[in-house]
Order: sequence, then C-alpha cells, then structure tokens
Amino acid sequence: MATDQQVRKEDGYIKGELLYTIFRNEQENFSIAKINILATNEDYQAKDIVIKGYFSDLQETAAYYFYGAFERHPKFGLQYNVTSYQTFIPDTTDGLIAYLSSDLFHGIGKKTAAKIVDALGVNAISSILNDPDALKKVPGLKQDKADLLVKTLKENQGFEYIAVYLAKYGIGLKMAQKIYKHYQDEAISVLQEDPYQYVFDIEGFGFQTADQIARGNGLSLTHPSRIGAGCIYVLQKNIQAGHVFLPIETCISLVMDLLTQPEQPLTEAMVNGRLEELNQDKSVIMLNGNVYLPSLYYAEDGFASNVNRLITKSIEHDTPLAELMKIIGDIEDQEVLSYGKEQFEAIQQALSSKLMIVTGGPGTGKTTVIKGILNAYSTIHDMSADPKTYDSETDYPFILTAPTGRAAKRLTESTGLPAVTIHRLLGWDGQSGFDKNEHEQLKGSYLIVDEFSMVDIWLANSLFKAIPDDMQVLLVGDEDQLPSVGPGQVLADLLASDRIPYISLHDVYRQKEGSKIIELAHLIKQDTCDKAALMNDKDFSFISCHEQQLIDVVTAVFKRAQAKGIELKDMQVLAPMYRSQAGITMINQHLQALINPASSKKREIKTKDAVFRVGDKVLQLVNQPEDGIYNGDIGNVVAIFKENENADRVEQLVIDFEGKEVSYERKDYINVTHAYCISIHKSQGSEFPIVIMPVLPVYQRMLKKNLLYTAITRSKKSLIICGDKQAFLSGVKRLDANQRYTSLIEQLHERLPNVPDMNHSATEETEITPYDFM
Ligand SMILES: Nc1ncnc2c1ncn2[C@@H]1O[C@H](COP(=O)(O)OP(=O)(O)OP(=O)(O)O)[C@@H](O)[C@H]1O
Repeated sequence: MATDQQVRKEDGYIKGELLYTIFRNEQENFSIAKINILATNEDYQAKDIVIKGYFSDLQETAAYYFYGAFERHPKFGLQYNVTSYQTFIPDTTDGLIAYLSSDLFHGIGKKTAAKIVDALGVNAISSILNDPDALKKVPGLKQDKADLLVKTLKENQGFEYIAVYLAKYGIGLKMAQKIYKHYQDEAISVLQEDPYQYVFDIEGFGFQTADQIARGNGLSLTHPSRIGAGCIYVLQKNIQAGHVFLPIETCISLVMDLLTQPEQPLTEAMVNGRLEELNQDKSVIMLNGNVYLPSLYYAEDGFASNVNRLITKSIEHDTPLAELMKIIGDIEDQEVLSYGKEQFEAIQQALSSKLMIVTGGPGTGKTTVIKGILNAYSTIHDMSADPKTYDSETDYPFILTAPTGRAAKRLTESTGLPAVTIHRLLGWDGQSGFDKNEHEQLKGSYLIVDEFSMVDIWLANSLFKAIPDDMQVLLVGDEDQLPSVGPGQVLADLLASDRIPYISLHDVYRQKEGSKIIELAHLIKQDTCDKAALMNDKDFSFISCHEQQLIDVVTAVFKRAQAKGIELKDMQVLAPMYRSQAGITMINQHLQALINPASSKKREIKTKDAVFRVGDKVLQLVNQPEDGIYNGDIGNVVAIFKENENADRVEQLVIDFEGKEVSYERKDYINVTHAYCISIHKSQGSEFPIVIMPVLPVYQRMLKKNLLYTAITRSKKSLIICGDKQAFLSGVKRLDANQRYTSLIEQLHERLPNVPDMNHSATEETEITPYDFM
C-alpha cells in the first residue's frame, strides 16, 4: 500500500539520509551537507554525495527526497544542487508506525502511532496536515498530544511541502524560505487564492511570476488583485529610478502598459478605482494628484517635520556678531590664511544657525570651512575638540559623519577628528532598523554631515529623527553631483526650497594652485566648457581614440605608469556602463590580465562571470554594515581558502578593505566585482589620485552633465580622458532629463510658509555682510 506522498520521480532525485552537516547559515537556512544515498534515479553510482541548498534543519533520523541537479564545483568536485526537497514518508503501515514513534515526534509511542495509522491509514500525515481535526478520529488521543504532533509535523513538513509546491512554479528554495517565513502554513492557500498578494508582501517577488501563476489558476486578467499588484509593482520599480512618488496619470499609464492584454482590455477607470481602494486600505497613499508607497511618503513627511522641528528652535548661546568676527579673525591668524568672503560668511552663519547647508564644487574650501567651524565652535564654547580629553561621562560635542566609509575616512583625514558612516552613527542592526531614533537620540552639540548629496530620503529621515532639539546641524555637499542612488534628491530639494539657510561657495582655491581638473569642473558647472578647455595640461590629458582602440589605449596608460614607477593602486578607471566592447567588464578583464596575471603562485577561483585571484582589486557592491563595509568600498583579495583549510569547512575569499578583512563564501561572491575599472555611479563619495576616464560615442545614452562632472571631480592629482572630444563636449551640455518625482519642497513650504531671513551667497552684490567691515 502506498501513501499519497507525491514523489516527483519524473524529476531527478536522490533519496538519502544525513551523514553530517558541513556548513549551515541559520539566518538564510542555507546548508551544505554530506548524505548517504538510499535511492536515486540520477546516473550516479557512489554511496554518498555533498548536497547544498536552502533547507530547514535536516534531521538525522529521517530520510529525504532531494530534487535538483549535479554541478561540478571547480575545487570541490561533484555536488548536488538541491532546488526542492521533501521528507520521505514511509509507505507501509509498519514503516509509518516506526516513523511516527521515532524521536522526531515527542510523546508518541509505538501504541499511539499504531492507533493513528489504524484510524487514518497510510495517508495519515497528509490527512493531518490538510485537517488537524482528523486526529479526533484516533481513539483515546489526548488533545495536547494531538496538538504537539500537528505542530511538529508542520514544522518538519510544512516548509518542504510548501517548497515542493512552489517549485512547480519555478520558485526556488531561497524565495520559498522568504515566503514560508512570512506566511508559514498559509503560504499555499494565499498562493491559490491570490498569488498577487506575494507581490505586496514578499520583497523581490516578481509581478510576472505572480501573473503566470494566477493565469494558470484561471484568474481574470481584470481581477482587482492583478490590477492592485500591478500598481504596487510599478511604484516599486520607480523607486529604483529615484522617484519618491508617481503622478497618478503616469502611474495609471504605466500600469496599463504592464497589464493590458488584447483578450481582456483594461480601462483607466479600473486602474484608478483600484488605486482608490489601495489608498483606502493604506497600501498606497494618494495625495495632491500623486501616488506614493507608504514607506516613501512617511520618510518624506517625517524628514520635513524634523527639519521644521530643528529649524524653528533657537540656539541657546547666540554669540554676538562682533565677538564671532573676532574669533574667526583669530583663527585666520592661527591657520595663516585669509578666508574668502563666502567662506567667512559660511563659518559665521553656520555658528549661528540651527540648521544650515554649505554647498560648492571641488576646491572651493568646503573642508576649510568645516575646520574653521569646528575651531570657532570650540573657542566660543570654551571646549576642547580633542576626543582624548573627554571621559566616558562627558559627551564629545562634535559628530562628524558621511554616507560612505571612504567619505567618512576622508573627513577624518582632513579634520583630524573621528568621523563615521551614517549607518554606523545610527547603529544599524543590519535587519530592521537603527538603534538611534526619536526615542534614543544622538548625543553631542554639533553635527556635520559631509557628502550630503549622496543621502537618500530614507536615510535622511532616519538621521534627522535621531537629532535632538538642541543640536546644531551643518550639511555639506556638492549640488552638481549625481543624486543619491536611493530615492529622492534631498540636498537639491533642501536648497531649492529656499527655507534652509545655505551658502554656495564659488571661488575656487585649488584652481589658484593651477589645477586644470578643477577648472574643467567649474567650466562644466557654468556650461562654458568648450574644445579649448580640453587642451592638455600638467594634470590633464585627453587622448583621442575610437572604441576599438580604447582597451589598447587604457592598457598603454597603465604600462607607462608602471614603467614610471607610479603606484597602480593610485590609478582608477571610471566608466559609465558595463556592457560594450569598451565597457567596464571588458576593461576589467584586460587590466586584470595586465596588472594581476594568472600565476601558479597565486590562488584563484572562478565564478559564473569572473575569475578572482589573490592580489585582485575589488569593489563592494552592497552595504554590509555588520562588517563595516559599504557599497562602493574598494579592497584587495588577500587570500583564498579551500574547504578543508578553515573551521567552517567552506571555500572562502578574503578581502582586505583598508585594514578590515572580510570573508566571503561562494554565495556572497555576487556582492563583489573587479575594481580596476568601476562605474561612475559607484565612485560617488570616493576620490583617487589619478583618474582615467573613457568617453566614447557608444556611451552616449549615459553621458550627461552631472555624471561627467561627478567623474572628473573624483580625481585629485591627474585626469586622463580617453576617447572622443565631441562625445565629451555634447555630454557635458546634456542635462539629466529624468527629473525625480519628489515632494519635499512642497512638504517644507507647507510647514515653513515664510522665507527665513538668510544670506544665500556672498556673491550677491547688494548684500552687506560683516565681512565688508573687516
Ligand atoms: N581662504 C583660503 N586661502 C588659501 N587657501 C585656501 C583657502 N580656502 C581653501 N584653500 C585651499 O584650497 C584647497 C581646497 O580647499 P578644501 O579642501 O577646503 O576644498 P573642498 O571644497 O573641500 O575641496 P574638495 O571638495 O575637492 O575636497 C586646499 O588646499 C585649501 O587649503
């Protein structure tokens, strides 16, 4: 007699029992294990095999069917990559009694197990899983024992049952784990009734998959769930383009494009009606003709409220102007420099403002102003800026922070004071939120946030929540750089709102030191960059070449640098796109072959897309605050360990990020890529001594003013552009037409109806400032 356990024998399977676990990641439920093979329909003769996949904890006392495919690992040989699995349920009365009375089920002895099988037959397990009340048919079984049995069965079988079910739709074990975590036993019923619900609830669950399942289930193309999921999906997709909301008509038209099928036409009224319903149940927020995902609406709203809260508080010790001027004058004497008019105003205003912005291009003295503010603030409040002079009882007054590790490090180097990333400052737990928030705020008196153009609306909201009423805040950034990778354009909106005091620094000091790079940056900013601006100089060269010559030109530049003894780590290629014969991927392959070629003395590992070798320069692609590394950080591969060489018994790639060593396992290799050439977007917040930048007509779609400006301002000492002058000159004139939809300006205007009395820039001729009297 057979149970109704459906074993997918038409697929490749291995039936086996656990020998030992080689590796387990509890959080992701990822395991690598060795199993003893009991049966298989695969063409495989050995008695055991290493399996890997996203399993719940495998029990030693049970047997399982593993479905998947063999793959040959370059180092570890043949493995079975499991895509779904299920516990083997014995298919005879005796087998089932032995299974139910095993260690897996506490409190069920042989007698009780026999009673259960007697009452429910060999299909007992699926009968109980389908309807726990089935156990009522078992004479004398106490309710508590029945409950425990159901719970254990669900724990052991629930996930597998769901995983097997989901596998039918091509949903892998990793996604199945996420789904099970969210819905537990409800996963299948949700999927059967309304697969679109997954799009709402499960991050990363694609609309197309839900659509395919729903259509298989015969759900109508105009079903409200389908339209609702389409709306959410369209909004989620647009976050990736940086938008905070979509105008309702744009949203409707994108949803129509996504959902309309000739057989069952959709009307705009249907989509509009569904949006209204989603608005009612707070799945979206519709306001002033715009539609938001709630997390973005509340981030913008929260940020605007906190800006309002801070700016409307007054400063406790407002230093008289004359005294301020004297203090700043003394600092000039100490530093042996004379602040420019704009710089002087920036320092003076930052000391007497609750919240203020300093913006300016490269070399305009933003760092000089920060140092001046720190110095003057310490003098006014008669306090030391040296952290060593503070004990654990006294709060250090200055908080210096930046969105990336590199920017924070630069801030430390230039000010000599400790600076950390915003994530670190707020204490990100890597999962759900920050330790510092409106309930547990930051401690200190003066907060300086550098590279603020890179901060998105979510992070800005989290940061501002944590700022106490009595803290002064200075935001520093270059408004002409690319906006944040995440949604919003917070710095640009704050400046455009005209409600926050700001000073724009225009005078370029580094240019006075003869920098062509800075001159070029400012010509781009002022829209006056022409062919003459591209003449070679001591820190700038333009090498003209075609797409087919680019790789040769870039490698020739590196070879020449090598011959001259220039440290190759100081040289960074920045390009706009990955694909094409002259794209980032290709450039990386050639530079790796030149700079870090294969050798019998260097270990290497192959992934689907790349070869990582000891000595390679690599780029981190995601934030990993738990390891203190962030998207855009650059490191070096320092070691590769084989499976049998470390305690975790897995292959590991070890990368050194400026003194911080981080280990990666194979499943994490997608989080790093080669960094001989990196994208301009990833270079935001970083600076390099020598930048080599290919600019070709093939990149045309990407070549825009803010992208090129960001790229050239990454170079500190030398800039070499390779490619086509015309492509560069048209690129710097092309404005980014993809305006982000944000409503921060309106939010600020609602809260702060009047323009505050403030100086924006010392260059406005009509203004008389304290500086004029000095
Ligand atoms: N008032 C001044 N007088 C003389 N030199 C100055 C003055 N202001 C700034 N500098 C010098 O100009 C250079 C650039 O200044 P600073 O580093 O402060 O600019 P920045 O805006 O922070 O530049 P970047 O954004 O490129 O890092 C420095 O060498 C600095 O010492």
